[in-house]
Formats: sequence, structure tokens, C-alpha cells
Amino acid sequence: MEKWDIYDRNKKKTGRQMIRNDWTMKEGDFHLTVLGIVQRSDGRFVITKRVETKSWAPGAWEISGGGVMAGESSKEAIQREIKEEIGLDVSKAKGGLVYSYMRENPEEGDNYFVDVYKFFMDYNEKDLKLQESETAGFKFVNAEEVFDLAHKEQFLHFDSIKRIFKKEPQIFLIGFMGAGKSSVAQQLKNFLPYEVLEMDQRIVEDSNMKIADIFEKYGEDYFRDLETNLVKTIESDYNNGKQYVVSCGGGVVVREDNTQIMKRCGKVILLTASPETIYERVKDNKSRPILNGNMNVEYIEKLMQKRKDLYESVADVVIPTDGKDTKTIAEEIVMNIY
Ligand SMILES: Nc1ncnc2c1ncn2[C@@H]1O[C@H](COP(=O)(O)OP(=O)(O)O)[C@@H](O)[C@H]1O
Ligand SMILES: O=C(O)C1=C[C@@H](OP(=O)(O)O)[C@@H](O)[C@H](O)C1
Ligand SMILES: [Mg+2]
Repeated sequence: MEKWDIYDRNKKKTGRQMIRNDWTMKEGDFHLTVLGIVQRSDGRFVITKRVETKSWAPGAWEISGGGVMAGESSKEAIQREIKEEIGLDVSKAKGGLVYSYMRENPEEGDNYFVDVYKFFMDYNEKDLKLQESETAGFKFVNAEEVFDLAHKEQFLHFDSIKRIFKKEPQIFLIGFMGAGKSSVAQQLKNFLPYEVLEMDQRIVEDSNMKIADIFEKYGEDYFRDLETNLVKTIESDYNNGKQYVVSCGGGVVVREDNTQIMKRCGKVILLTASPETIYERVKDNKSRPILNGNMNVEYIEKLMQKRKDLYESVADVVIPTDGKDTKTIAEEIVMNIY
């Protein structure tokens, strides 16, 4: 008999278990369910149709998912469900948890959390293996087609999961030098199907000069012009269908031209850290000309104060990074972009 772990209101395991689908749950007890889609690079993903013999919602369209078994993690459960229901192996796919929601239905004795996943992987019809006893069919759809089905009330859980059908926005990581923009952008590669565009690196490649040399030879204004040109290129690439995770230079916000473009073509994520943390992260690095001769907590704090309002006014999401590793920060970003 399949068992499920019972969780408390804070999503912590109580140590107790229940029998699957036993809808006599007590107030404050929850079980955990997972749902997920596997999106291809053309924006399409597979949905399946429930067989007509199901007692609940026969013939409705749905995405893969089900109950997390006792002892299993949420991630293991969604990988298993997707494998069982549509035959895809997402263990190496990009993507992951997008968000989680909670429902309490005391009159039905059924309280639960749902972890909602989005994976990115290319596949086609011949990669699918459907569970014949459960599914009456499948189709590849895009977000718009799901909205149509939902409108006709033929799609399950739509209101709770519609966030994952949204297109991923262009992402701009901003923040002070050493906030972790470059490192977190590399982590985000595991979660999102986009290329990372490292502004500093791109400027170095295009001009064939190191950042410090550009500052020394041509001055800061010239460097800022190069940044503005690049931000414009990023916008036109975006309008031509190319999406990036952009790791910005720390000073990109000082030009209003830049911030206006960023706001109009993407989601701006501000990474913050205390001056002490920043100092610890950058003190041995000589590649940041702005800090040459100013490598101390006081200077960092002063410049940070000066830029604070600029950073905050352009940010859609603010993520403090002190004491967090880059993977945790990347996961937090993913949960905030849809
Ligand atoms: N969350 C973090 N925890 C610990 N060290 C970090 C973190 N984020 C970045 N670092 C380290 O701090 C330094 C600066 O990070 P980087 O990603 O280059 O920042 P930025 O691009 O914002 O200037 C690097 O040595 C990096 O490994
Ligand atoms: O804050 C700034 O003015 C700068 C930050 C740097 O990028 P990082 O924030 O990646 O260090 C780099 O663009 C340049 O040295 C100027
Ligand atoms: Mg950087």
C-alpha cells in the first residue's frame, strides 16, 4: 500500500505517515504533491488527457504529477512522475522548482502543498511513452493553447499553475561589485535555457582590452559608452527572439539610458551584500579599477550608499546574498521571475 509523509503547516515532516488518498486528514496535517511541465526550446510542452473512466475529472487535460511517496523528496517525486506518466527522463534537464502553494480543504479532509516544476529539454513524439491505462491522448501545446483549454474548463488546476506557462523574461543581474552577479549567472545556467551574457567579458572581447586598461587609457565615460552600446545590442537581440541571463557590470545603473532599456525588455534582479561581505569577496582581486587604491570597507560603503537608490529604483526583485551560496541564490531568483 502506498504511503505518504504527513507534513505540518510549515512544510516540515511530522514523522507520521498516511495511506495514499485517505481523505480523513486532521487540521494542520498536509501531504505533498508535485506537478511539472517539460518545455522544449520552441516553447511547446506535452499535456495529457485523462481517460474517460476516471471518477474525478474524466477527459480533462493535465500536466504530469502526483503524490510524493513516504521517504521520497519532492524532486525525486516529480522525476518519477514524469517518467511514469510520459516516459521522459528529466534528471539531467535544466530547470527545477518554480514555486509552491498550499491548499486547505477541511470539509474534504484533504490539505496539501503542491511543488510546481518547470524543466527545459528538447524531445519529440517518439521520446514519449504514455501510461495507457491512465491517458486517452496527448498533445504538444504552447501557453496560448493551454489558456484556451482552461477557458473551456478542460484544463486541470489552471489557476494554481498558470504562472509556469508564462514565457521566461530576459534577466538582468545588477548590484555592486562583488555582489555575485557573474557567479550567480553561471549557476542560473542550470535552471534556465538561456545563454549567459557577461557584459564585462563581452566588452573585453569586443575591444580586445582589459577593463582596467580601458579605464586607464580612455577613462570611465568611454567605458560607460561601451556599456550603453552593449545594452542596446542586448535589447535588439531580445526583440529578435534571443534571451539571455545578463550579468551586468556593477556600474550599469549610473546611466539612465541603460536602466530604461533594461526595465523595458526584462526582469531586473538586484543582488545585495553588506560592505563587509563585498570587501571580503573582492579584496584580493585587481581587475576592478573603481576599487584600485580604494580597497577598504569605508570606500565600498560610501559608493554603495551613493548607488543604492539607483539600484533599488530599477530592481524588480531584491535578493540579499550574505551567507547564501550561489545555488541557493539562483533558486531564489527562479522562484521570483514568473
Ligand atoms: N554568494 C556568494 N558566497 C560566497 N562567495 C561569493 C558569492 N557570490 C560571489 N562570491 C565570490 O565573490 C567574488 C566576486 O563575485 P562575482 O560573481 O565576480 O561578483 P560580481 O560579478 O557581482 O562582481 C568571486 O570570487 C566569487 O566567487
Ligand atoms: O561598479 C562598477 O562601476 C564596475 C563594476 C565592474 O563589474 P562587476 O560589478 O562585475 O565587478 C566593471 O564593470 C567595472 O570595473 C566597473
Ligand atoms: Mg561580474
